[in-house]
Amino acid sequence: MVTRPMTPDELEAALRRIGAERYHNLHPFHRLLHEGRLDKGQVQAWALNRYYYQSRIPLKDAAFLSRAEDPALRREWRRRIEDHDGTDGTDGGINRWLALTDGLRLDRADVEAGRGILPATRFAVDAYVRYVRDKSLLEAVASSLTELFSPTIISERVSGMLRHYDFISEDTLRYFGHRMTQAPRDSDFALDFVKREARTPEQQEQVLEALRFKCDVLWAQLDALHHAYVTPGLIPPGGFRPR
Ligand SMILES: O=C(O)c1cc(C(=O)O)c2c(n1)C(=O)C(=O)c1cc(C(=O)O)[nH]c1-2
Repeated sequence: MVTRPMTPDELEAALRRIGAERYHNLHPFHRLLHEGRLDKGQVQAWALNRYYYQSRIPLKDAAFLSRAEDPALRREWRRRIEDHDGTDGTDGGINRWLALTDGLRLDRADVEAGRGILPATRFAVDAYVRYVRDKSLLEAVASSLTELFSPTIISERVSGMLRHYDFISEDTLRYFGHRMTQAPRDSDFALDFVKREARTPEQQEQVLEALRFKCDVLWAQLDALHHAYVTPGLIPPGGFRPR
């Protein structure tokens, strides 16, 4: 039997089905976070661990750029690094994430050094950086496609956290406001790219597998937080201990 390739729109529909089944908005830890059912220490643990993800995103995008031979593709992709690193050391997503960890009264030097992050945070995030470094450019672009689904979870998160936690303010959540425009711009580009470039059934399966992989990267981080800080509450040696 010869499998025919999917049309670009069929491929998009298959990608969206993966998001609907596996994106981290479905994880129980996110529900607890957004519904105000965590205490401050648990929210601190989330923000601390998530900083490690934020801090590695520019490294994975730099790994991507180092292999992209097309200047137009590099021009598009390098904006992602600027979004996170900023241009003068005062703006940028990493600084905005530090405003959140500052607001939660975490020590900045500890956050920046990754002191107390969970082993699984490190393993999952490092696996993402390696994936983008080692796989094809098509798979690397496809692995960023979780961002197609992030605006919905971000708006749920911001409204839920503002409503439920007195230690959270609009100012400390300002990171997310910027993502609401950056993420759709980035994911529109990535989606057009994979719809155009993934033409054979093999390439299309690689694209779908890349998105499943990335959903696992996000899910594994929340599993680890849930295991350490919710139930059974086993904080690994060296892990952050809320006061
Ligand atoms: O808050 C979220 O739920 C969420 C999800 C994702 C994602 O789906 O990968 C990203 C982000 N935020 C984010 O802030 C971000 O900078 C980001 C970069 C990437 C990527 O794969 O390049 N994903 C995400």
